[in-house]
Amino acid sequence: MSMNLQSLKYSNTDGSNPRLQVLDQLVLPNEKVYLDVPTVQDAYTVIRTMQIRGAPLIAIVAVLGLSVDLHTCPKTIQEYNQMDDNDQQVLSYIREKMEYLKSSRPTAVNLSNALEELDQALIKAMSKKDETTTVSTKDILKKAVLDYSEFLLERDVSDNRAIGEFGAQAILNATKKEKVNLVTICNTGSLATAGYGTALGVARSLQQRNQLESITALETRPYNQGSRLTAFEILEEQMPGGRLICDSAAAALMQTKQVDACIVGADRVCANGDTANKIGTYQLSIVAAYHKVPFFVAAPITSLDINLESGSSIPIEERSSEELISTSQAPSHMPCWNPAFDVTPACNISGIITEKGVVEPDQDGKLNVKAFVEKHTSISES
Ligand SMILES: CSC[C@@H](O)[C@@H](O)C(=O)COP(=O)(O)O
Repeated sequence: MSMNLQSLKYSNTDGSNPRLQVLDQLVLPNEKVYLDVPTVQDAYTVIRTMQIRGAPLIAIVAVLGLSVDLHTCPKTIQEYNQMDDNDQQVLSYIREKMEYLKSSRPTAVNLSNALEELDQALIKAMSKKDETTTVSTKDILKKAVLDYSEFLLERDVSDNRAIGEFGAQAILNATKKEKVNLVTICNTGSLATAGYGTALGVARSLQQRNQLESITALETRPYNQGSRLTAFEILEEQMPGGRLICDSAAAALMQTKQVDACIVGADRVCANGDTANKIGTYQLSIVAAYHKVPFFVAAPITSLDINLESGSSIPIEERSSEELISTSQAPSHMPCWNPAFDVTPACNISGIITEKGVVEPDQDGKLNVKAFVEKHTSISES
């Protein structure tokens, strides 16, 4: 199976010369254009304008962008070199750039989780510095940013492969079928990650087992991540029974029994299992519940936010009226409400598929995401 669709290109020729290019998703599928991301400002812009998007990819591009900026941007290098080699001053300089990146898009928690993890890596690197070393704090922290960014890039693909395997099995168990018909929303494939994908990765794993009968993509208005990106990936990967429907055809699809399971991604999953994902996901979950079609969420553990008890506290990004108008035939001055995400309540979710296994409803029907995360993070820390 080809993995031609590279959401980004990253190289690091001599170990301290990182270079980042991202595929401009706004001009897909008509053009394949890679954009250079030489600074933190550029990383912020490609995320904010949705030239790149998808929860895992947003985090990866932000962190790689920070590393590139520190190592190769002339203005940053000059400022950095002029600073005293004072631990707190150097840390604050990097943290300021991290805060700026964090403000690019609010809903997906992967970005703030990655920045938090990076912050801990920086503190750890500084604490290891001993009195006799000749290496400066500046060099230590720069290297720590680079190491963490490369680790994040690699971890994403291996986590997605594991999600694919757990997800394929969970769907086969739930549907009790040899071959399944799936429906999905938004884009959760190679283009939303460093490779392979989350929800679309599950479809990919079923395809590899020859257990995918068909996959239907919702168009995903207003940004059309389904028709522009998922449709493109489905064709590129020659997924069986690949087709597109408009968002409002989802109920009819289930009423006419053309689908066995829904598989969607996530931007943030709360402690109780409530899940923020692309606008329209909640609606799809209601239709699935009505038709008793299993509804699965696939997401890496970095999309789980156990600090938020329930979905009502998830910040939902609202985008401009202009974005909705320019992708429709509405009069140019029409006022709009354009939320980019909605929250699917845990009660509509059959399971949350992660790289460490599946969070399934307990005997009271509750999704205990908090206990799952605590169990798996304590194992990986010990
Ligand atoms: C693996 S991507 C999971 C989600 O981030 C995805 O489904 C989604 O909602 C993306 O929204 P987007 O606004 O395109 O960044």
